[in-house]
Amino acid sequence: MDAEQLAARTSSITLGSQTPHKTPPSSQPHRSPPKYHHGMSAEEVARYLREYAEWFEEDRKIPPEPAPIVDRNQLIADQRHRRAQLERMAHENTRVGTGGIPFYMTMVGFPKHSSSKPVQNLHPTRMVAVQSVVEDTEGIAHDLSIYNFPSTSHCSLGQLDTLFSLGTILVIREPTLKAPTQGTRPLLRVDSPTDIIFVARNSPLLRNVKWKTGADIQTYPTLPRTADAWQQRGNVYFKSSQWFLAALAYSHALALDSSALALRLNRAEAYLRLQYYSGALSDAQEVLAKVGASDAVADKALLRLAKARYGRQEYGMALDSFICFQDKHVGDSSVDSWIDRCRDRLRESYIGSYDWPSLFATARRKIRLDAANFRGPIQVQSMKQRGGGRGIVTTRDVQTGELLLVAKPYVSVYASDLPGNQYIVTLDLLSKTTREPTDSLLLSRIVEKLYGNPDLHNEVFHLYAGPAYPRPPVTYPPAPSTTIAVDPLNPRVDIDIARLEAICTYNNFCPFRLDGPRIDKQAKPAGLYTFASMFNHACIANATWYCIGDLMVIRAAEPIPLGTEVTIPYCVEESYIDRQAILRKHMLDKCDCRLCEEDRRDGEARLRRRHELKSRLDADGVMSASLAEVRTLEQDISATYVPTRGSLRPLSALALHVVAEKLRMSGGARHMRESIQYDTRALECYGFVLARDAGRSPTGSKLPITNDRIPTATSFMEPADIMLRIACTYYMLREEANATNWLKAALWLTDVSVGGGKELFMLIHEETLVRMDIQSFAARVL
Ligand SMILES: C[S@@+](CC[C@H](N)C(=O)[O-])C[C@H]1O[C@@H](n2cnc3c(N)ncnc32)[C@H](O)[C@@H]1O
Repeated sequence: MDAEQLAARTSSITLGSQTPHKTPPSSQPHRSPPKYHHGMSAEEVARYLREYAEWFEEDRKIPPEPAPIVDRNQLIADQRHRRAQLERMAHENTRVGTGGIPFYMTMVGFPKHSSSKPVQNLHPTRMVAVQSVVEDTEGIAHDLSIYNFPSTSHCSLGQLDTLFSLGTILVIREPTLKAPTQGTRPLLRVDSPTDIIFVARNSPLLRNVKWKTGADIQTYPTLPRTADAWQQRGNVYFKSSQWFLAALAYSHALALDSSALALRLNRAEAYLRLQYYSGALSDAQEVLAKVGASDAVADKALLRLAKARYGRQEYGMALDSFICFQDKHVGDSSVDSWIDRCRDRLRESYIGSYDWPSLFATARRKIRLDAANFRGPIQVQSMKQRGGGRGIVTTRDVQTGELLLVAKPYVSVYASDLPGNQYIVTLDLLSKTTREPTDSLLLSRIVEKLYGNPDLHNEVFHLYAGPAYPRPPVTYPPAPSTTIAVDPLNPRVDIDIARLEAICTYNNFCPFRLDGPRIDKQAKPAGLYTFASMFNHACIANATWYCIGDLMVIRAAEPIPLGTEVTIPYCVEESYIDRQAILRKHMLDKCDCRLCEEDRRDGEARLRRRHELKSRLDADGVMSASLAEVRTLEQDISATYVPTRGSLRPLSALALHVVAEKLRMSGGARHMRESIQYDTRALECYGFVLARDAGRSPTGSKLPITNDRIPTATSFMEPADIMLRIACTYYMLREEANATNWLKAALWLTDVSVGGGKELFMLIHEETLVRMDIQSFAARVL
């Protein structure tokens, strides 16, 4: 970056002398924000957030005033103390505070206001954010919190020391001077890493800048001064897998010698490891443009370019580049597997042909799958009545089970990605709810992806961010933008964090995996799936979705005529009250689907009673209750549905299945037969139609259920389990023909929901089939 660019970039920033604020901040003391306590109930959190929002609005109206000056030495001493505590923890590998895992609270969903400061860094630590003390040219010091900075969410204090070395000069765009939630000192808060520019000490920008406390901070470490020295430092980081630090060091070197091709190649490789594909592609292209196509440097650049294209899901161009490399090196098989992978991805993305059993088996070992996106017969269309103004429609008539979308996440986070040594609670001022611990990491990872792939900005920022932001364009996805170079010293993309937080609130998925635990006790997963975010919600939807590993798969749940809106369920809770709570997190006040309409007609008192009874049904001890007790519970639940209402009663389905299980446990042929009756009623309550009631099923098959649509009041796994249970019971009663028919029903349901035929069916239900001792019977008769 030359002086002119930097000056342009920072034109809004005043460097140099500023009037220090020696006066006391205000004649009137301000009201402190309400206090949050760990362990608050959902209602208490909602109340706390309402109070906080009120306080925030009040606080925002206070006219600007000088921030109080805090004694610089005191700030440093406090920071040293915090740092020592963290070092002790890291050393002892134990916990501070109450004796449990350290707990931090962070808040999202509030507007960020802006001002600007050039600052010098004094001592980094990390809690939720990187925390440091900085001083400006006048020697005025503040605590500084840097949120969402790449590579810092799990890193060690040593790595922070390297990243924000003592004495580092930063230019910070749009820092927020934030009122403290604890104590009295305001702190500078930077939410976007792209608002931080690292300024070299010899930068022309600092030519007229005088630091009141002296140009160098005592103990300021000797940073490399030449491109070679920076490169060597970068190589050390690279060898120890510290990719971001390596890229930063190579960037420092390139700032001193921008024509060094080896440096650019090294940085491209570090970017590939970081999945900064835009940066890698840009560096590789620049090298190739300089060296032509002949030497070893060109070969390396070509390979890096091909891998970057693959990472960007540009499989056709990646394939061309790998083939180009292969043509230059006849007999070299090193890129064969890459070529195969490109061809597999092209097949997947063109015709939606996936090897589902293999993907499922792989996902059990490795959540993040190597697979391409596929878009079926659907497109985005303007829908004025929906929040955000868009939705998905079919582009032709579609059949039950047809593949509509397969999508890799933009970013996803699972419990296993969370650091084990801290617990972060994120409070969302927009939805007035607590978010999952995975949500704050999701935001950081989206920021990091944008940091290294700035050309993907619009893919995220054209998602709906709520009514407080301008309506997004009607068309989606946005046209691909050209590759943008990445320089960590001077990020080129603007990330509006408040808007990104809102986008996450409105578009976040909880991508449950078919291949993983049904309930992850530690934390629910969180994912941003950009194109899938175009689907609107209905509890009783005409499409279903699930994930294999991190791959989201959406299929038609019924025949959908051309031009019809396609909806998916954002949640599948049996209780109206639970569904409402989840939909509120998605910023949806009311759902107009058939199930919600019928539930609302049951009236509030019945809904509340049903909700209470559900907790009894969910309780761990329900299976140890007596048969009589569970029968009563089932009847009580049944009584919460108005008798005139149709058969769709999802909580009754659960209750009937519990009674069926209890009957089977008590043994005897009579109870076994009765259990089958209970389970078939349960299926009806989920929305299945028994073939015997429908006359012949439409296709004339022998299935005991009709097969024109998949009921979506619940995930297909619950009814599939019930069908397997019925099959198992018939098998025990030695009625193999009936058992086979119910196994076929479970196979049909699984196949139209998930695809993959018998092979995937046997994998998905392996544990259940083994537990019920019908695995080899199923393998034989299906
Ligand atoms: C993930 S977005 C769905 C796509 C969005 N309609 C758009 O234009 O980008 C979720 C938001 O869409 C709106 N939405 C989803 N389902 C809806 C429904 N059934 N009725 C009205 N608005 C809905 C709500 O504003 C919700 O917060």
